[in-house]
Amino acid sequence: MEKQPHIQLDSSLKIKKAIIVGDPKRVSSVLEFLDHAKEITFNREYRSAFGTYQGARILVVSTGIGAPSATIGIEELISIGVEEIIRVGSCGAMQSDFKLGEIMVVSGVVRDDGTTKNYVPESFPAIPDSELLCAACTQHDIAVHIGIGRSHDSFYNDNNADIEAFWSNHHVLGADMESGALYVLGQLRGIKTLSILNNVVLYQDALNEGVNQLVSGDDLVIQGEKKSIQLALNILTRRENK
Ligand SMILES: O=P(O)(O)O[C@H]1O[C@H](CO)[C@@H](O)[C@H]1O
Ligand SMILES: O=c1cc[nH]c(=O)[nH]1
Repeated sequence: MEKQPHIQLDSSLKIKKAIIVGDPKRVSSVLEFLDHAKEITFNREYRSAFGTYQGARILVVSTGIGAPSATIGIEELISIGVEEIIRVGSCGAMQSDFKLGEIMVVSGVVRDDGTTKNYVPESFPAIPDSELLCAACTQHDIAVHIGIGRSHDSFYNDNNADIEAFWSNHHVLGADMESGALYVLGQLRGIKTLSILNNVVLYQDALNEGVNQLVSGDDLVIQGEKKSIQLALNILTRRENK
């Protein structure tokens, strides 16, 4: 099989479980948890590597920022035979009791992105795989919030505060840019998906400050990233699938 044009991987890898992250640097953070870690390739925003966790082979791929590059990466992963994808991402809080470095398991997504509208009307739900969601709920050693996310396309909207207030009043817990695309593709293509997000911005705090904390290695958000990676690996290697 030819290599996929963007991720530059092919089906000879024979790996069915993947973690996707936005930031290519986060691939290294995931590799710290894996045995026999090996970098594969880095094309555009798609940095890939694999390793094993408790004997299971895990692929790790970055997808960059936003639904367009995420859907390209996810489609190409499906084409090479990946059947389970967990996103380990960052988000901004949409509720004041969602603190920095706390983890959100996304139970459904408000589809405020443009990409998935090209696939299916907005009335189609963006929901995770129920088995992966249930597996997340039984990982009692890692505390999580479970709630609705909002995936958007515009980080620096002039009316962001109003938009966020609206969705906050509708009990949305956190915002990112790719979970909706992952869930829509998961349902349309018949693969298992889940999104786990580390909160890097307190509700109504400055977006850029929060994201800077992640980049500069603020302790709380780095601990949150580690927890989200551990949770994803626990779910991918849950007993039923070993
Ligand atoms: O940290 P990642 O996984 O990239 O996720 C979040 O961070 C980026 C914005 O800073 C967007 O991609 C958003 O979804
Ligand atoms: O507030 C935030 C923080 C990270 N990513 C987002 O999409 N929004």
